[in-house]
Order: sequence, then structure tokens, then C-alpha cells
Amino acid sequence: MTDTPLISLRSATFGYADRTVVEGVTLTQGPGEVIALLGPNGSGKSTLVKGLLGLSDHLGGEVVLFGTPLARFREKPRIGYVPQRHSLSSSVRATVREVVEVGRLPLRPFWRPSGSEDARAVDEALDAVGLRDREREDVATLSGGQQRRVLIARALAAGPDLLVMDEPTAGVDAANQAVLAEVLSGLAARGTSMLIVTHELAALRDVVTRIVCMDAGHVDFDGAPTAWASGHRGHEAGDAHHHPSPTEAGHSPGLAGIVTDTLPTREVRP
Ligand SMILES: Nc1ncnc2c1ncn2[C@@H]1O[C@H](COP(=O)(O)OP(=O)(O)OP(=O)(O)O)[C@@H](O)[C@H]1O
Repeated sequence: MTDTPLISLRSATFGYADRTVVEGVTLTQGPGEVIALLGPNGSGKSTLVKGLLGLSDHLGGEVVLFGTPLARFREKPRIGYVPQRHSLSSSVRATVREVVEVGRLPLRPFWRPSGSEDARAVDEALDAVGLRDREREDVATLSGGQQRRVLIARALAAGPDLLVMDEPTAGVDAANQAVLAEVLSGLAARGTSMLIVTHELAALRDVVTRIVCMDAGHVDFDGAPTAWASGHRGHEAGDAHHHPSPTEAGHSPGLAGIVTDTLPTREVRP
């Protein structure tokens, strides 16, 4: 059973009510893979990952999670989710630890108080994102990048088999992006499988094992980072249209040092 794909999509279609946004996606993610999901704004990346979580509508094709068809999938804590543009509200007072503890709630009946296993999982999640020493601080006093790490810890606290993150480095300054990349690197080294929607591939170049690129609701590249990098050599950053297949792209010696910002569309956020 260890070889069972975490995600298996065959001609999958997702959207909202009767509006199709993502169409005909065939994609498999195996254990230990760290996939960067790239693509221009509006190409359907968020809709695709939300579809895995039941947050957008599955409109057609086959979607199988951990060997179970989506419609019958009940083990939601197996997928940890860090949503897009999510920061922690300053209107609710909570400590870093309290926010991370929320990640444990789906794992026990509401009437059962948290126990030593919950405490250990929260400790480990805080360690993994490097915030154990800040656990008693009010989350509202943390920077945006640190809050993003709190949200990653909250997702990790449930012990997911797959971590899905929607633009974890967006809106975070370069120094904090580097810290986040280190956190994700540490998780990858421990074998954590990740599906990361991102516009900032350069920050994650040492973490990613595979690149999937979407354009207009379709997957138009799925291959090794080296193939992606060599396929984009000689192209202007910001080229939204040419994403060669791995076979077309050939091979290159390694990702580090090659991938700079060769993304289809650079998103500029204040
Ligand atoms: N809740 C929704 N209801 C209806 N349409 C939506 C909804 N959310 C997104 N869309 C539409 O789906 C399309 C794809 O959006 P999506 O957020 O999936 O793209 P994306 O590739 O993640 O973009 P970005 O890089 O800007 O986050 C867009 O046209 C968007 O307007």
C-alpha cells in the first residue's frame, strides 16, 4: 500500500457550480514528491488544489485520494492545507501555540480534551517551523512570514500525509522567503510530500522534485525541474506561452543555479 498514489487525477474537471475552470487534468503524485504548481494568474491552480479539498466543485473525470475516490474520501486530516492569502486576524487574541493546537481538533471528538499525544504533535509542528520559542506570543505580533509559518504548523499538527500550500511565500520579503524555504526544505528532508502553488519558484528551487505548470485550466508541463529549467533557458522571464515537454526540453545538469525567475507570469504584490 505504500506505493498508493496520494493523488491520482484522470481527466479531472473542477470549477464552481456550472462554471468549468480546470479541465481534463491527469496527474499523479506519489509519496515523497514535492510538486511546485506553477502558472499564470487565473490559470486554475487554486481551483485545482481546492478541488482536492472539496472547496471547489468536482465536475468530471476521476479524482482518487489515497486510493479512495473523492466522493467517498473521509480521511480529511491526511491532507494539510495552508490557504492562499491567509493571515491571522488581529481581532482575535490567540497565542502561536493556541493556533497550532486548532490543527489537532479534527482528530478527536469535540468532548475529549487534548492529551499528551496532542501536545507532542503541537511541539513537533512548532519545531518544524522554528517557532517553538515564540509559542506563548500573541500571533498578531508576528510578521506576515512568521504567521505563514504558524499556519504551516497548524496544518502539520494533524500529521498529514500530504501538505498542500497555496502560495506560501507570496507577500513575504526575501529574507523571510528564505526562512520559509528552509522550513519547507526541512520538511522535504523528513519525507513530507507537498503540493505547493507558487509564483516564486526560485525561493523553492532546492525543495521541489517536480514541476507542473498550468495554463488556461490545463496542465501544459509536467516534469523534472531540470527539464523545466533547460526548457526555459533562452526564454524571457514572463514568457507565458512556451512550456516545453520534458522530452522536448532535454536535460540540464541541475536546478540550483539554473532556475532564477523563469516563471510564466510574475505576480507583483505590494
Ligand atoms: N469561488 C469562485 N467562484 C467562481 N469563480 C471563481 C472562484 N474562485 C476562482 N474563480 C475563477 O476561477 C478562475 C481561476 O482562478 P484560480 O484562483 O483557480 O487561479 P490561480 O491560477 O490560482 O490564480 P492566482 O495565481 O491569481 O491565484 C478565475 O477566472 C477566477 O475568477
